[in-house]
Amino acid sequence: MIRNRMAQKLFFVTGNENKLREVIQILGNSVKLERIDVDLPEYQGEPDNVSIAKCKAAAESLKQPCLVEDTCLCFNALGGLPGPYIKWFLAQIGPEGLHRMLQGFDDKSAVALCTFAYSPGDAGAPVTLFRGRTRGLIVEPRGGSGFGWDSCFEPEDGRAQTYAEMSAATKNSLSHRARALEELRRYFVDGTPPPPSSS
Ligand SMILES: O=c1nc[nH]c2c1ncn2[C@H]1C[C@H](O)[C@@H](COP(=O)(O)OP(=O)(O)OP(=O)(O)O)O1
Ligand SMILES: [Mg+2]
Repeated sequence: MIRNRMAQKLFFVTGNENKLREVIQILGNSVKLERIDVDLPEYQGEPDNVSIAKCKAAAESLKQPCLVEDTCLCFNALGGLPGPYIKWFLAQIGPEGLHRMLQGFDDKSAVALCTFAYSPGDAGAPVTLFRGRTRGLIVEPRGGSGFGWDSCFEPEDGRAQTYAEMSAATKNSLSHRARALEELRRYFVDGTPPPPSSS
């Protein structure tokens, strides 16, 4: 078991203040991060590869231990799309439009997927992934808290509330991000490697 992976400063590279707030709420003092706002490219492809490419770009620019996060919203009726492209769909059509996208489908189920990717910062060093998934339904938007597509995502174990109808504490108890951060905390604090691909 490898302990004390936190000897060096760890940079969390994100342009998203809402993500950052949730990461701090969830991790507390267990893993210390320093936020750095570098505008990284939005890559295309499978979620794991998007996160790895994003992390390598961050490591290349910082040359320091760094962490990035990529969030996907995958509609089962659409074979996993919008997936990593959710940012652009959300920007163009909003949560209401995301709900309307599934109008012609009986299957309204979706998976929120969060992938953190860690690089020790050396060129060519392998990237470690920490994944978290929350299953749910795409619904007509409800609720005023949260951010992004929170108002149209109703997690299956969320007492029929959308993320945007929950308190931050409730969202953080079952969210895709919290589940990924549990893997990350186990790695950095307990020395437990993440599973190859959690489902
Ligand atoms: O818990 C969430 N609840 C609702 N919406 C969310 C959540 N987490 C990310 N989102 C949104 C933000 C962005 O529209 C897209 C992911 O895109 P993604 O590239 O990962 O995020 P980003 O570009 O805002 O920040 P970053 O600089 O870390 O890449 O889904
Ligand atoms: Mg991004």
